[in-house]
Order: sequence, then structure tokens, then C-alpha cells
Amino acid sequence: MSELSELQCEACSADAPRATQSEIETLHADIPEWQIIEQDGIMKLERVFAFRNFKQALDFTNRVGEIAEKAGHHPALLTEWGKVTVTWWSHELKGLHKNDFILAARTDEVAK
Ligand SMILES: C[C@H](O)[C@H](O)[C@H]1CNC2=NC(N)=NC(=O)C2=N1
Repeated sequence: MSELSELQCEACSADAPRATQSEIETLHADIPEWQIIEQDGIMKLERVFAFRNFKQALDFTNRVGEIAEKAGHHPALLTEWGKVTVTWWSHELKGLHKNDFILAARTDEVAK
């Protein structure tokens, strides 16, 4: 398990600090398969996971749902035949918090 995935998630509230550019660069180095994207001015982490069929994609979606519920922090999940697109960002902050990187690292763990 990577170290990032083991860090405790902070509760995400509107007054929590967004990750700074230099924190984003450091944290991103731990999860290089994730793309940093910008949608409507909001920075997000996104990764597409490939599977052999719809069932495996759906099982993975549910595993990600479980880690999200445990953390109280939730991604956008697009489940299709043979792939799942996972997008993490902090809705309250309209951007990236360290939580998002932690949950992205945990997502990588459940994909293994
Ligand atoms: C009340 C509840 O904990 C909040 O609305 C949580 C739920 N899940 C969340 N998930 C994400 N990704 N960002 C949030 O700001 C967020 N807020």
C-alpha cells in the first residue's frame, strides 16, 4: 500500500485549505497515473481504469463507493462497458484538497 493512501482524511469544509500549487506537484508525484484536469475553472483528478467487461467495472465502482462512504468524501464515477472514469475533487472548496490525492491513492489500491 502506498503511504499516501494510508493518510487520514481531514473533514472537508468550505474553510479547509485548498492544496497549493507546490503541494499539488508533490502529491501528484505519488499518483502519476492520474491526470490533473480543469472543468469550469475547477481543478480535479481523473483516471480511467480498464476492465475486461461490465461486471468487473461495476464491482470496481462499488469498491470505490465503499472507500468514499468510509471517508465521507465522494468522487464522480462513470461506469461503462470495460472502463470506469473516476474523478476526485472537493466540492465545497471547488478545487483540490489533500483528501482528493489520498482518495485517489486508495482508488489505485482497490484497482489492484
Ligand atoms: C455533508 C457531507 O459530509 C459533505 O457534503 C461532503 C460529502 N462528500 C463530499 N465529497 C467531495 N468530494 N467533496 C465534498 O466537499 C464533499 N462534501
